[in-house]
Amino acid sequence: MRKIPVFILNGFLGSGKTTVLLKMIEQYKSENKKVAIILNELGAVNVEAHLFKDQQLTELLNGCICCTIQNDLHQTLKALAVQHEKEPIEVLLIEGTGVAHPLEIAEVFTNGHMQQVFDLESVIGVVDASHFLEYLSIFDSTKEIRTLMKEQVLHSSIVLLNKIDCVNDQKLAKINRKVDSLKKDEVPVLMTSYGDVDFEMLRKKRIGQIDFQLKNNHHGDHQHHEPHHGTIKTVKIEQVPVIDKRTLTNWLINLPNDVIRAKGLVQLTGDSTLTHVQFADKLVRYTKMGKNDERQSIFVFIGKDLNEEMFQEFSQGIF
Ligand SMILES: Nc1nc2c(ncn2[C@@H]2O[C@H](COP(=O)(O)OP(=O)(O)OP(=O)(O)O)[C@@H](O)[C@H]2O)c(=O)[nH]1
Repeated sequence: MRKIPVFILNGFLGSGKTTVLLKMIEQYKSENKKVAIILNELGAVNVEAHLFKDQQLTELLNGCICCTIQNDLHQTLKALAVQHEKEPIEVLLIEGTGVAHPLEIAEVFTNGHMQQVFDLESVIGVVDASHFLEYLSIFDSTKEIRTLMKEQVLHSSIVLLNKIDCVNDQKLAKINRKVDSLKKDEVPVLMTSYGDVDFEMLRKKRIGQIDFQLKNNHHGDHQHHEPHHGTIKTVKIEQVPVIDKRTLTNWLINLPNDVIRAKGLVQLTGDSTLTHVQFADKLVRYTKMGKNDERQSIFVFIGKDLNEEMFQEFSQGIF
C-alpha cells in the first residue's frame, strides 16, 4: 500500500499557516484527493473550525503536539493508519501551533512503525515578514521567542516569506538576508502574500533531498518533550458580551505587545449573527458568520505571560 505523504506547516503565531493550509486543501480537493488534516491549537478551543467544513479534520487542542500533547499526535496517527488500510488517505497535512518546534513533530515520523505508513515529505515554514525582525530583536522579544523562530526557519525544508504586502522593498531585502542566514543552504525561499505560491513548489518532496538530521531515537541534542515555550500562555474568554466593532478594534490594537495573537467569535452590536475576529500583527480582521452557525461567542488570546485578570474588563464588556 502507498505510504501517506505528510506535510507539516510550521511558523510563528499568526504567520499565515492556516491561510496556506486552506490553499493546499483547495488544490488537493480540485484533484479529488483524499486529504486528512491535523490541526493543533495551543488553546482549548478551535475558533476556526468553520474554515474546515466538509474536511476530515482532527483537532488536537490545549497544548503542543511537539511536546506537551505529543501522545495525542501518536494516537491520531495510529487511527489514521488504521483508516488508511480501509480507505486510502492520499495526503496528510499537519498544522502545528505557532510555537511548535518542527523537528520534534518531524521526528515522530522516524519511528519504525510510523515509517511503514507515513512518508514525511516536507516541513513548510511560514515566516511573517511584517514582524520577523521585531520578533528577532533583543529589544522587542524574549530569548525564548528568538530561539524558537530561528529553529522554525532552520528546520524547514521550504520557507514561505509571507505577508510581503505589509513591508517595503528595503525591509523585505533585510528580512530575506536574515532568513537566508538562518535556513539550510539548499532550502528555497518563496516570497508571498496570503500564501499565494506555486503549488508544485509546496507539494514537492523535499525531505530526503535535504539533510534533515532527523533522529530515530529520542536522545538528540535538543530537549524533547520539554515545553520550550513556557512563557507563551493562552487565555480563553467564553460568553463574550455583545461588542461595538470600533470599540473592539481600538481595544485590540492598543493591547500590550505581549498579546501576540487573538482570535474569536463575537456578536457585534447591531448584528444577529456571530463574527469571526482575527487579531495578528496589530491588525484586526472581521468575517461575518452565517445564520446557521450555532456556536457560542468565545475569544482566545495568546501571548507572553498572559493571565485571565488582564482580560477582565473585556469579559465583562467594560471598555
Ligand atoms: N496582510 C496579510 N495578511 C495575511 C497574510 N496571510 C495571512 N494573513 C492574515 O493574518 C492573519 C493570521 O493568519 P493565519 O493564517 O490564521 O495565521 P496562523 O499562522 O495560522 O495563525 P496561528 O495558527 O494562530 O498561529 C489572518 O487574519 C490572515 O488573513 C498576508 O500575506 N498578508
